[in-house]
Amino acid sequence: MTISQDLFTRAQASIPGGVNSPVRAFNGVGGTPLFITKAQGPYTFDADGNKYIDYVGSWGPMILGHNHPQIKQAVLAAVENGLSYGAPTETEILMAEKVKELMPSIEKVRMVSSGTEATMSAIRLARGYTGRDKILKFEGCYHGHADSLLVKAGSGALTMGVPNSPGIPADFAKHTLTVSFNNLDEVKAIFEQYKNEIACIIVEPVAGNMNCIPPNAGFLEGLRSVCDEHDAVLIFDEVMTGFRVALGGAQQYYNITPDLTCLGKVIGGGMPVGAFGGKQEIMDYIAPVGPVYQAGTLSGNPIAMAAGLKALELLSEPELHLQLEAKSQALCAGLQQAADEAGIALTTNYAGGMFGFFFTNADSVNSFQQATECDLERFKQFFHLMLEEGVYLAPSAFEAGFVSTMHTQQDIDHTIAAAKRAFAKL
Ligand SMILES: Cc1ncc(COP(=O)(O)O)c(C=O)c1O
Ligand SMILES: N[C@H](C=O)CCC(=O)O
Repeated sequence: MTISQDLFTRAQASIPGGVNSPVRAFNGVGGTPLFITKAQGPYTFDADGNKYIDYVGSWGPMILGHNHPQIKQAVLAAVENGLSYGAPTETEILMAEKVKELMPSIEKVRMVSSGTEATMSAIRLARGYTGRDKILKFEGCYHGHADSLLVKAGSGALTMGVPNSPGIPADFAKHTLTVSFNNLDEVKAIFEQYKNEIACIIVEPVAGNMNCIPPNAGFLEGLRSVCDEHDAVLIFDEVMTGFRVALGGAQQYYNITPDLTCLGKVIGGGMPVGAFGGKQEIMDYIAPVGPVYQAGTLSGNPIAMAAGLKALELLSEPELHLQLEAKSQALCAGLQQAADEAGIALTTNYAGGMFGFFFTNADSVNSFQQATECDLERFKQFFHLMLEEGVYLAPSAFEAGFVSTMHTQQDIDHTIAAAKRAFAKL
């Protein structure tokens, strides 16, 4: 028995499923989750002493690689002054100013402690601002686990087969409308059907929770127009894409201005953080200025702000995001070529520092339906073969992969060589 297997058995006795977030349990691929003891640069190390090239990156925030020395230093310096005050600090202002500078659509921003809190609060704000109850999301998009948003959700919910979770009253879920990602006709039709009833559209501008699916040309522009036409709020959930797809997020990459933006893990540099922000007129509906209540004891936590602020400073280096995208491109091109040579049907997608690959005969994958029709058995086999090769991919076919600035050409070459050997065994 490996140490990870032993720890997993122990964990299951006192933690539901042995994990504190379902997708970590390897339900999507079978087998035992790795218990991690440390992570450095592009690598993670498990309890059995194995080293892996890591493309999970703590599910996205580790754009600069694990345990970046300057972020670590910022955290250590902040710790000297206490762990939490529950009162305002100057670092929160610096963080807000930095976020506004990098994402000009954000005129005011409120810090929270997770991506879930950010999307939940943004939805409440959109409802309060418009006075409407219904919201529109896309099948397979995941926006955290708030009740309104766990409807036809992606990520772990899709992997576990519970995209509509029990525990959410039907009377509540009926206010969440869903249509297909990348299908503008369905969006227009549902706005006609529910005239003056829809408060907002919330969208992952690059879907990263049903594998990686970039928006079709014109899709995000279309969402902007529909929201303008119907006085609805356009919310970009950039928890995954923010500061990763481009420094200014997907909104910069695709040049679309949302009304509200949700941010997450990246602005904590690995600490538990989220934020939502946008047009001042809408944000001023939030308490204490406005009537929509939203709060958090640990919001703006000084350690998390110090880590996040340093991360955003480091991410602001010129050319960094072009280099990140070049790594995604090189990885996808290498995987594609290796699969073609082995006669394995594979398609890849990438946007900035996020990527995905699909075992399918389709030339391209741009819908939830296509993503769910891919060969999941093949994915599982490939995942485990890559793990044996020392490459740690997301343990689900419905998650994006992430590169970091610390992944070297050698790491990418190693990954492609490992994939060649794995494809030969499929
Ligand atoms: C796009 C998106 N939105 C929201 C969330 C929720 O964030 P958190 O897990 O920090 O609550 C996630 C990830 O979990 C995500 O990928
Ligand atoms: N896809 C999720 C976040 O982006 C995975 C993280 C989790 O739910 O634990």
